[in-house]
Amino acid sequence: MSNRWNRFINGESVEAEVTPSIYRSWQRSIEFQVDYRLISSQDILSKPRLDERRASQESLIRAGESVLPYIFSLLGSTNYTVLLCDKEGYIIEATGDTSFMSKAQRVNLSPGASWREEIRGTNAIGTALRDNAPISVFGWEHFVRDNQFLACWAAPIQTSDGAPLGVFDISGEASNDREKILSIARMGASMIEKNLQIFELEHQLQFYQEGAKLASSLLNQGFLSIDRNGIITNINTLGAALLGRKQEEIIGQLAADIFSSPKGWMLNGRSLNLKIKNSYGNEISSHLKKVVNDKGHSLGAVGTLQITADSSAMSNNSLWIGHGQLTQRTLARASKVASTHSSVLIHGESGTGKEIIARTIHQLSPRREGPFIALNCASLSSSLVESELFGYVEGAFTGARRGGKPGKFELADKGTIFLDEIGDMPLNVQVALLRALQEKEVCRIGDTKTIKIDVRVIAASHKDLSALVEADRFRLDLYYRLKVVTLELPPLRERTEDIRDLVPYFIRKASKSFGIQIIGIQEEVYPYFLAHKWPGNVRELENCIESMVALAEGPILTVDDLPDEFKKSGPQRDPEPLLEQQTKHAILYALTQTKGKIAPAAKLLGIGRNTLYRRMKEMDIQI
Ligand SMILES: Nc1ncnc2c1ncn2[C@@H]1O[C@H](COP(=O)(O)OP(=O)(O)OP(=O)(O)O)[C@@H](O)[C@H]1O
Repeated sequence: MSNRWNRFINGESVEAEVTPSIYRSWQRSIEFQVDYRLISSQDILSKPRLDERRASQESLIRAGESVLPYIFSLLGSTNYTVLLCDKEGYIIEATGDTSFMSKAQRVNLSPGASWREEIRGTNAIGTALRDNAPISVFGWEHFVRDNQFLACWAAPIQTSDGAPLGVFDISGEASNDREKILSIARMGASMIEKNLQIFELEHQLQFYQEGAKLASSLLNQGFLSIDRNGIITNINTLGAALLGRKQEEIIGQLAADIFSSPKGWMLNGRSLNLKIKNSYGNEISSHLKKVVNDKGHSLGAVGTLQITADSSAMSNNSLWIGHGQLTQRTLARASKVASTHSSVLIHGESGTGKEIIARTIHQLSPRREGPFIALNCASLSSSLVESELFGYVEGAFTGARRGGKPGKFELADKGTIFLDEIGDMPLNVQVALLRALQEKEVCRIGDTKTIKIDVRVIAASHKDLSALVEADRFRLDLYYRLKVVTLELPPLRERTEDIRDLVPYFIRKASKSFGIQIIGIQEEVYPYFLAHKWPGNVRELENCIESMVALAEGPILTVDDLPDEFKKSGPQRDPEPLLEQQTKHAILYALTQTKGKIAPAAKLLGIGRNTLYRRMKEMDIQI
């Protein structure tokens, strides 16, 4: 047999007697000037270079990890080595029989060596790579003489497009059954190809999953995804915050356990709505859409999470927020008076909500379908107040609009007129107002005819009207006419319980108007609010929340978001316990009685001098 190789080397023509692929490879080996007498030491990697190469071929090695020992076990006889090579012919992994492997190592058939045809002439690894096809190279078919003790079977490992990625090789002594082993080599290559495809799919899946996570974290909306078994696979930070939970507490849970939806939930329709009440008392709804594969089978669902619009107090009929005792008493009074026709006089500091309670009365009254017209008497000059209230006809005064203008009274017909800062109304206008209230008719400035009006008057002032009456700045008869029912709005500092209702309400209001999703406030912020005196009352609180929402760093307002003045003045401290207070009073009383003399004070208190000194020190009492 080896005669053919000898004859080829000696230049004879043996083409008809040799397998074409082997013959072509022998010819190439000559062209590459491979020396058939030499075991080349070319292209053998040092250990660090081999490690580098192996690191760059990590997936190929991982794909072959289980295949190499499995194929070796199939070979039955121990006289083999199973090799994994990269696409440059470098052996990057080897397993097999140790005694055969050491024989193979003598001809460099071991990790680190490249078996490209260009260096080693015809061989299974190099020729399989060159032809991109499986091949057996048996004994004398090897171009280099010293390799002729080998029998090798190799199959290329290819991408799905057929491009070579490496070679799977089985080598043994040149005395084995050729055909059967070649098919085992092909099987090894194909198993590695399958593993590589699985890895690719895993990477793609991971990419999509991680990509979806990143994309959802960039959304300024709550995002949720559920797989087809109803398990929550992803929720973004905002979504978790909306639910008042941490992401890691939600991911992996059954949607049915988190939301109030039926157990064993499966998405049957194209979409699904889920609902839950979060720890802040908001109803959160999630609108999910089914994700389907190209055959229409459900893969799961994705959707957004948001605060249900009608769960917010804004949609309540009542415009008035606050559960504090004082506030509820005011509201009860307002609802009672709403059903009557009486005039109402509201008194309260600026920003306490006088206009809002006037609107509430209007809304609760039988006039709710009619207009609510507000006029701030303090913001207008004397002449303007009159024309604003009663209107004027064309030519009534210079600058009067063509065609005239109806007054607020006319506009408020069948509804309510709210006269804010009535204490600032000029006396002459007070006379006209009184007449209008008594006669239930108005006369436009410059006109002679009167217009019948059906208007309920609600007036408000932050000034003490009775004091103005005494100072002759407000007419007594008008005062009595207006104060049929009076409502006193306490300042916010006297009804701090309302802060807990107003804050979430203003957060929702500001978030909605700014389009920023702020879903709550840290408990730690409230003591700062409780310590504040709120000179601007509810308006000041609303402005404060607005600015916090506008500048907030995250979806929940924290102490860091507070305006500086709040941080400077600090939170409310727990009040001194009663017993402490009483002891302090007793000590102070005793000291006053004894004109600061310790011994008699201690005697009076029935305690020792040292105890009195100690208690005074503890309580920071100095004399
Ligand atoms: N109880 C409340 N519920 C909801 N919002 C309130 C409440 N009280 C006040 N507000 C809000 O506070 C702000 C000030 O309220 P409002 O204008 O009614 O006060 P006011 O007493 O009429 O003030 P001023 O005397 O300065 O006109 C408004 O934006 C209002 O919406």
